[in-house]
Amino acid sequence: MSVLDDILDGVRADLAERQEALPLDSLKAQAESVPAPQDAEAALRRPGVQVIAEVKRASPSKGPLATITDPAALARDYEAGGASLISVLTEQRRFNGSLADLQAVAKAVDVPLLRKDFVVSSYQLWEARVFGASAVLLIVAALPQEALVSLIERARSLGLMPLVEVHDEEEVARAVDAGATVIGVNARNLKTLEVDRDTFARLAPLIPSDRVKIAESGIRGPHDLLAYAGAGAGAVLVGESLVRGRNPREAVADLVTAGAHPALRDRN
Ligand SMILES: O=P(O)(O)OC[C@@H](O)[C@@H](O)c1c[nH]c2ccccc12
Repeated sequence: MSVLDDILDGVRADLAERQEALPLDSLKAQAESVPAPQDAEAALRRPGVQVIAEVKRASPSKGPLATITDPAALARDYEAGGASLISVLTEQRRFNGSLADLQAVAKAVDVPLLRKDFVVSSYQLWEARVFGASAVLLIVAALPQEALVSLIERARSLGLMPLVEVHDEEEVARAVDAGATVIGVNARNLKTLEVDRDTFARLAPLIPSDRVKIAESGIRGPHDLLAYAGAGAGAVLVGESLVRGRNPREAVADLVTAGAHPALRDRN
Protein backbone atom coordinates (compact mmCIF):
# COMPACT_ATOMS: atom_id res chain seq x y z
CA MET A 1 0.00 0.00 0.00
CA SER A 2 1.41 3.44 -0.93
CA VAL A 3 1.89 6.19 1.65
CA LEU A 4 -0.95 8.10 0.02
CA ASP A 5 -3.34 5.14 0.31
CA ASP A 6 -2.37 4.71 3.91
CA ILE A 7 -2.97 8.40 4.66
CA LEU A 8 -6.32 8.29 2.83
CA ASP A 9 -7.49 5.32 4.90
CA GLY A 10 -6.81 7.25 8.09
CA VAL A 11 -8.44 10.39 6.70
CA ARG A 12 -11.61 8.45 5.82
CA ALA A 13 -11.80 6.86 9.25
CA ASP A 14 -11.38 10.21 11.04
CA LEU A 15 -13.89 11.83 8.68
CA ALA A 16 -16.48 9.12 9.42
CA GLU A 17 -16.16 9.87 13.13
CA ARG A 18 -16.62 13.60 12.65
CA GLN A 19 -19.62 13.04 10.39
CA GLU A 20 -21.12 10.79 13.01
CA ALA A 21 -20.63 13.45 15.67
CA LEU A 22 -21.95 16.31 13.53
CA PRO A 23 -24.32 15.61 10.64
CA LEU A 24 -23.85 17.58 7.42
CA ASP A 25 -27.02 19.62 7.98
CA SER A 26 -25.78 20.88 11.33
CA LEU A 27 -22.38 21.68 9.85
CA LYS A 28 -24.04 23.63 7.03
CA ALA A 29 -26.09 25.57 9.57
CA GLN A 30 -22.86 26.64 11.28
CA ALA A 31 -21.55 28.05 8.01
CA GLU A 32 -24.25 30.71 8.13
CA SER A 33 -22.61 32.51 11.03
CA VAL A 34 -19.10 32.48 9.53
CA PRO A 35 -17.80 35.47 7.53
CA ALA A 36 -17.63 35.00 3.73
CA PRO A 37 -14.34 33.57 2.43
CA GLN A 38 -11.81 35.94 0.90
CA ASP A 39 -10.77 35.95 -2.76
CA ALA A 40 -7.67 33.78 -2.44
CA GLU A 41 -7.10 33.58 -6.19
CA ALA A 42 -6.97 37.37 -6.47
CA ALA A 43 -4.35 37.38 -3.69
CA LEU A 44 -2.26 34.90 -5.70
CA ARG A 45 -2.63 36.87 -8.94
CA ARG A 46 -0.94 39.98 -7.60
CA PRO A 47 2.25 41.01 -9.45
CA GLY A 48 5.44 39.19 -8.49
CA VAL A 49 5.82 35.77 -6.92
CA GLN A 50 3.49 35.29 -3.95
CA VAL A 51 4.47 33.39 -0.83
CA ILE A 52 2.19 30.79 0.76
CA ALA A 53 3.52 30.00 4.25
CA GLU A 54 2.52 26.75 5.91
CA VAL A 55 1.78 25.84 9.52
CA LYS A 56 3.27 22.34 9.60
CA ARG A 57 4.26 20.34 12.68
CA ALA A 58 5.22 17.03 11.13
CA SER A 59 5.26 15.11 7.86
CA PRO A 60 5.29 11.45 6.82
CA SER A 61 8.74 11.88 5.28
CA LYS A 62 10.46 13.73 8.13
CA GLY A 63 8.39 12.94 11.23
CA PRO A 64 8.20 15.78 13.78
CA LEU A 65 9.44 19.10 12.35
CA ALA A 66 8.50 21.68 15.00
CA THR A 67 6.41 21.72 18.16
CA ILE A 68 4.31 24.81 17.27
CA THR A 69 2.42 25.18 20.54
CA ASP A 70 0.82 28.39 19.27
CA PRO A 71 -0.15 28.17 15.59
CA ALA A 72 -1.86 31.57 15.78
CA ALA A 73 1.40 33.25 16.84
CA LEU A 74 3.29 31.55 14.00
CA ALA A 75 0.62 32.66 11.53
CA ARG A 76 0.88 36.25 12.81
CA ASP A 77 4.61 36.09 12.07
CA TYR A 78 3.90 34.80 8.58
CA GLU A 79 1.42 37.62 8.00
CA ALA A 80 3.86 40.24 9.34
CA GLY A 81 6.50 38.84 6.97
CA GLY A 82 4.16 39.45 4.03
CA ALA A 83 2.70 36.02 3.20
CA SER A 84 -0.16 36.29 0.69
CA LEU A 85 -1.83 33.12 1.91
CA ILE A 86 -1.33 30.90 4.93
CA SER A 87 -1.66 27.13 4.60
CA VAL A 88 -2.75 25.20 7.68
CA LEU A 89 -2.33 21.42 7.75
CA THR A 90 -5.44 19.87 9.29
CA GLU A 91 -4.61 16.18 8.77
CA GLN A 92 -4.12 14.61 12.22
CA ARG A 93 -2.37 11.28 11.96
CA ARG A 94 0.71 12.06 9.87
CA PHE A 95 0.93 15.84 9.97
CA ASN A 96 -0.27 16.41 13.53
CA GLY A 97 -2.63 19.17 12.39
CA SER A 98 -6.27 19.89 13.25
CA LEU A 99 -9.31 21.96 12.41
CA ALA A 100 -8.74 23.68 15.76
CA ASP A 101 -5.40 24.93 14.37
CA LEU A 102 -7.21 26.30 11.32
CA GLN A 103 -9.76 28.08 13.48
CA ALA A 104 -7.12 29.53 15.81
CA VAL A 105 -5.21 30.89 12.82
CA ALA A 106 -8.40 32.29 11.26
CA LYS A 107 -9.05 34.31 14.41
CA ALA A 108 -5.49 35.65 14.44
CA VAL A 109 -4.81 36.89 10.89
CA ASP A 110 -6.52 38.67 7.99
CA VAL A 111 -4.86 36.91 5.05
CA PRO A 112 -6.80 34.14 3.27
CA LEU A 113 -6.21 30.60 4.57
CA LEU A 114 -5.76 27.32 2.74
CA ARG A 115 -7.05 24.15 4.39
CA LYS A 116 -4.30 21.62 3.67
CA ASP A 117 -5.69 18.13 3.95
CA PHE A 118 -6.66 15.11 1.91
CA VAL A 119 -10.12 16.12 0.74
CA VAL A 120 -12.27 13.23 -0.45
CA SER A 121 -15.75 14.48 0.40
CA SER A 122 -17.77 17.69 0.22
CA TYR A 123 -18.24 17.41 4.00
CA GLN A 124 -14.59 18.50 4.30
CA LEU A 125 -15.30 21.53 2.12
CA TRP A 126 -18.03 22.64 4.53
CA GLU A 127 -15.63 22.09 7.41
CA ALA A 128 -13.02 24.22 5.65
CA ARG A 129 -15.61 26.98 5.28
CA VAL A 130 -16.83 26.76 8.89
CA PHE A 131 -13.32 26.74 10.37
CA GLY A 132 -12.27 29.83 8.42
CA ALA A 133 -10.56 28.75 5.19
CA SER A 134 -10.84 30.61 1.88
CA ALA A 135 -9.15 27.86 -0.13
CA VAL A 136 -8.79 24.07 -0.12
CA LEU A 137 -6.20 21.68 -1.49
CA LEU A 138 -7.47 19.01 -3.89
CA ILE A 139 -4.90 16.32 -4.71
CA VAL A 140 -5.39 14.81 -8.17
CA ALA A 141 -3.63 11.59 -7.17
CA ALA A 142 -6.15 11.07 -4.37
CA LEU A 143 -9.29 11.50 -6.48
CA PRO A 144 -11.00 9.81 -9.40
CA GLN A 145 -11.62 12.35 -12.19
CA GLU A 146 -15.36 12.67 -11.55
CA ALA A 147 -14.80 13.36 -7.88
CA LEU A 148 -12.13 15.93 -8.75
CA VAL A 149 -14.47 17.75 -11.12
CA SER A 150 -17.32 17.78 -8.64
CA LEU A 151 -15.18 18.85 -5.67
CA ILE A 152 -13.76 21.75 -7.73
CA GLU A 153 -17.30 22.88 -8.50
CA ARG A 154 -18.53 22.37 -4.94
CA ALA A 155 -15.57 24.28 -3.52
CA ARG A 156 -16.25 27.23 -5.80
CA SER A 157 -19.94 27.19 -4.95
CA LEU A 158 -18.96 27.61 -1.28
CA GLY A 159 -16.66 30.53 -2.17
CA LEU A 160 -13.52 28.43 -1.66
CA MET A 161 -10.63 28.53 -4.13
CA PRO A 162 -9.56 25.02 -5.14
CA LEU A 163 -5.78 24.60 -5.35
CA VAL A 164 -5.36 21.49 -7.47
CA GLU A 165 -2.15 19.57 -6.81
CA VAL A 166 -0.28 17.55 -9.45
CA HIS A 167 2.89 15.44 -9.54
CA ASP A 168 3.31 14.35 -13.16
CA GLU A 169 2.26 14.95 -16.77
CA GLU A 170 -0.88 12.86 -16.58
CA GLU A 171 -2.09 14.65 -13.47
CA VAL A 172 -1.49 18.03 -15.13
CA ALA A 173 -3.75 16.96 -18.00
CA ARG A 174 -6.43 15.86 -15.51
CA ALA A 175 -6.22 19.12 -13.54
CA VAL A 176 -6.47 21.24 -16.69
CA ASP A 177 -9.35 19.14 -18.02
CA ALA A 178 -11.18 19.49 -14.73
CA GLY A 179 -11.06 23.28 -15.11
CA ALA A 180 -8.56 24.02 -12.34
CA THR A 181 -7.46 27.66 -12.44
CA VAL A 182 -4.88 27.35 -9.68
CA ILE A 183 -2.50 24.43 -10.07
CA GLY A 184 0.21 23.41 -7.61
CA VAL A 185 3.12 21.25 -8.71
CA ASN A 186 4.32 19.23 -5.73
CA ALA A 187 8.02 18.43 -6.10
CA ARG A 188 7.64 15.65 -3.55
CA ASN A 189 7.08 12.28 -5.18
CA LEU A 190 4.22 10.66 -3.29
CA LYS A 191 5.59 7.16 -3.72
CA THR A 192 9.21 7.72 -2.72
CA LEU A 193 8.63 10.93 -0.68
CA GLU A 194 11.77 12.37 -2.33
CA VAL A 195 11.82 16.00 -3.46
CA ASP A 196 12.85 16.58 -7.08
CA ARG A 197 13.14 20.33 -7.67
CA ASP A 198 13.17 19.85 -11.45
CA THR A 199 9.56 18.66 -11.44
CA PHE A 200 8.13 22.19 -11.62
CA ALA A 201 10.24 23.20 -14.64
CA ARG A 202 9.24 19.96 -16.40
CA LEU A 203 5.49 20.35 -15.81
CA ALA A 204 4.98 24.14 -15.90
CA PRO A 205 5.09 24.38 -19.74
CA LEU A 206 2.14 21.95 -19.88
CA ILE A 207 -0.04 24.28 -17.79
CA PRO A 208 -1.88 26.99 -19.78
CA SER A 209 -0.55 30.49 -19.09
CA ASP A 210 -3.88 31.80 -17.76
CA ARG A 211 -3.68 29.47 -14.74
CA VAL A 212 -1.85 30.34 -11.52
CA LYS A 213 1.15 28.02 -11.21
CA ILE A 214 2.38 27.22 -7.74
CA ALA A 215 5.66 25.48 -6.88
CA GLU A 216 5.25 23.33 -3.76
CA SER A 217 7.75 21.64 -1.41
CA GLY A 218 11.47 21.74 -0.80
CA ILE A 219 11.88 25.54 -0.96
CA ARG A 220 14.89 26.34 1.23
CA GLY A 221 15.10 30.08 0.67
CA PRO A 222 15.10 32.95 -1.84
CA HIS A 223 17.37 31.20 -4.36
CA ASP A 224 14.86 28.36 -4.77
CA LEU A 225 12.04 30.90 -5.15
CA LEU A 226 14.00 32.68 -7.89
CA ALA A 227 14.69 29.41 -9.70
CA TYR A 228 10.98 28.55 -9.62
CA ALA A 229 10.12 32.09 -10.72
CA GLY A 230 12.42 31.61 -13.71
CA ALA A 231 10.46 28.48 -14.61
CA GLY A 232 7.13 30.35 -14.44
CA ALA A 233 5.87 30.09 -10.86
CA GLY A 234 3.35 32.71 -9.74
CA ALA A 235 3.61 31.53 -6.13
CA VAL A 236 5.57 29.18 -3.90
CA LEU A 237 4.29 27.07 -1.00
CA VAL A 238 6.77 26.74 1.86
CA GLY A 239 6.55 24.75 5.09
CA GLU A 240 9.55 23.01 6.57
CA SER A 241 12.19 25.69 6.03
CA LEU A 242 9.93 28.24 7.80
CA VAL A 243 8.94 26.13 10.82
CA ARG A 244 12.48 24.90 11.34
CA GLY A 245 14.23 28.23 10.93
CA ARG A 246 14.96 30.56 13.82
CA ASN A 247 12.87 33.50 12.66
CA PRO A 248 9.80 32.67 10.58
CA ARG A 249 8.81 36.30 10.08
CA GLU A 250 12.19 37.19 8.59
CA ALA A 251 12.33 34.00 6.55
CA VAL A 252 8.98 34.87 4.95
CA ALA A 253 10.04 38.49 4.46
CA ASP A 254 13.23 37.37 2.65
CA LEU A 255 11.14 35.23 0.30
CA VAL A 256 8.62 38.04 -0.24
CA THR A 257 11.43 40.47 -1.05
CA ALA A 258 12.88 38.05 -3.62
CA GLY A 259 9.41 37.50 -5.10
CA ALA A 260 8.80 41.24 -5.41
CA HIS A 261 11.93 41.81 -7.53
CA PRO A 262 11.00 44.19 -10.39
CA ALA A 263 12.12 41.63 -12.99
CA LEU A 264 9.36 39.30 -11.75
CA ARG A 265 6.54 41.83 -11.53
CA ASP A 266 4.57 41.01 -14.63
CA ARG A 267 4.71 37.27 -14.59
CA ASN A 268 1.17 36.56 -13.47
O1 LIG B 1 7.61 21.50 3.94
P1 LIG B 1 7.90 21.82 2.50
O2 LIG B 1 8.87 20.89 1.85
O3 LIG B 1 8.25 23.28 2.34
O4 LIG B 1 6.53 21.57 1.71
C1 LIG B 1 5.35 22.33 1.93
C2 LIG B 1 4.16 21.71 1.17
O5 LIG B 1 4.43 21.76 -0.19
C3 LIG B 1 3.89 20.30 1.62
O6 LIG B 1 3.58 20.34 2.98
C4 LIG B 1 2.74 19.63 0.86
C5 LIG B 1 2.49 19.74 -0.46
N1 LIG B 1 1.39 19.04 -0.81
C6 LIG B 1 0.90 18.45 0.30
C7 LIG B 1 -0.21 17.65 0.46
C8 LIG B 1 -0.53 17.20 1.71
C9 LIG B 1 0.29 17.52 2.80
C10 LIG B 1 1.41 18.33 2.65
C11 LIG B 1 1.72 18.80 1.40
